[in-house]
Amino acid sequence: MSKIFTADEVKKHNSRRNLWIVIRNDVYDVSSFLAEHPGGEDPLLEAAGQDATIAFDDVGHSADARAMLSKYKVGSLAKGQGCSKLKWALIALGLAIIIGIAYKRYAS
Ligand code: HEM
Repeated sequence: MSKIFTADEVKKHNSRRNLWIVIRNDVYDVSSFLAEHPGGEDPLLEAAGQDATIAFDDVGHSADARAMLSKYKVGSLAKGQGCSKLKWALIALGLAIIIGIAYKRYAS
């Protein structure tokens, strides 16, 4: 069974020697991959201890790159702790819809 980590636990692994990132709710230890990454060290260092799903997808990584992920997987993120940008975007959308409905009722 895969290990479950909280976002706070992942955050602690944010140095060159101890570098974890999250991609689609899975936690990866990329410390040993840092020097080998074809995209250089900087993108990984910037994402250290954080959710790198959007950055990883933005690059348009090849199928080979995506297949390499499993080699570095150390576990998964606890439920409800995934990409916070996506979570806040959904909350904002939900609020906008509620306000829209309330305004329509009030205005008619
Ligand atoms: C375990 C995680 C990762 C793996 C296995 C990985 C693997 C690779 C590979 C194999 C390439 C060569 C191009 C390709 O095959 O797509 C690449 C390029 C690159 N990666 Fe990653 N990568 C990882 C994480 C990341 C993250 C988190 C970022 C950004 C925050 C990133 C940014 C880049 C960039 C900027 C390039 C160069 C793209 C280019 O030159 O066109 N990578 N990566």
